[in-house]
Amino acid sequence: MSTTPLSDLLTLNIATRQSPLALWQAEHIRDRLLKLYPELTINLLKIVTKGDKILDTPLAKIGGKGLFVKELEQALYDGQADIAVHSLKDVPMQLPEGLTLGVYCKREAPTDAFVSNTYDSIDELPEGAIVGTASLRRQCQIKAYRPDLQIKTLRGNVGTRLGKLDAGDYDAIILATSGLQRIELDERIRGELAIDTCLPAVGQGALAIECRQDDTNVLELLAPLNDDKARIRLIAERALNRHLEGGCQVPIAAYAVLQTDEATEATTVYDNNDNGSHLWLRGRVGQADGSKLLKAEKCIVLTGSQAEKEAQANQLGIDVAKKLLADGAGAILSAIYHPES
Ligand SMILES: NCc1[nH]cc(CCC(=O)O)c1CC(=O)O
Repeated sequence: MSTTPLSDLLTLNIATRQSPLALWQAEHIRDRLLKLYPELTINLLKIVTKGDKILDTPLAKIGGKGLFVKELEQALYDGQADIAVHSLKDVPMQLPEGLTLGVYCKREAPTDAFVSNTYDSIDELPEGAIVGTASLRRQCQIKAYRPDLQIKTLRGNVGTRLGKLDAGDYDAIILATSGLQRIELDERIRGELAIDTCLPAVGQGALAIECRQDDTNVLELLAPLNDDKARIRLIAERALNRHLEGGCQVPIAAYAVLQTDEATEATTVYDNNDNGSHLWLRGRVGQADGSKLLKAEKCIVLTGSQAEKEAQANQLGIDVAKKLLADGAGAILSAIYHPES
């Protein structure tokens, strides 16, 4: 692997999955880059990943991390592609040797959306109603909030999932708000789940760009797309998940905000303004049936340079993860990582 020669930088190849959401994301980054560098030629290299092929199994059972990114990373190694655009949520905590997340984009809505053709909110669902999701994180929090609801597995890309709702298989389904907004399906959102009801997944609502670590020309080209404040929040969330050895297919939730004061009471609205230097991280680990939902949080004041703040954010993630482990998160997670033992 090496730096893309400057002369080659007239062409940039983007590796992307082929789902409508993934294509939207890749095209969005392409368009932002073209605005900055009109003379650049940008190609999309469309790739099918393992996560796209196996559609009938809950993700946690397929095992292996990075189901949606491995083939894209291979294209970066091979030099077929220069960058890969990801939903950060899908990117494993430990990147392969030689690759880096050059860009964390400004965060969009981090929440989960309540989607139904009949009901306005989770509170309106009748007793025993069927809710579709394949996410253990959503499942354990919904069951903790409403133990009477039934969770039924729901896989496939966003369009497929909406089709299954429309076919009458579910009373409601839960999808990421940002995913629906990006592909202009926001009219399907009946409401956003409160942060406190369903703490988001690590990285939910943020795009990230992966590239070769030593590709300084490409890193320089990408730099204007990076958002330093989003990066701090996302580093904290990812450090928590990394310390718990989680991927995105585990019942782990974490959400960090930057705010102007110390407030740590549960809130029903999310703060996505990135004002202030207090970094507040909340984390949760739950039992799939909702019978246990561990919660931990900590708020720190960031000081110093961007690099120092990122190190403090990383340590915050580790500290909150340690609190969860002290409360018993290890037993819950190892039952998921090693179901046989
Ligand atoms: N695992 C699939 C996935 N990866 C990223 C998003 C949505 C966009 C985002 O969170 O950035 C989705 C769909 C969903 O969870 O509904």
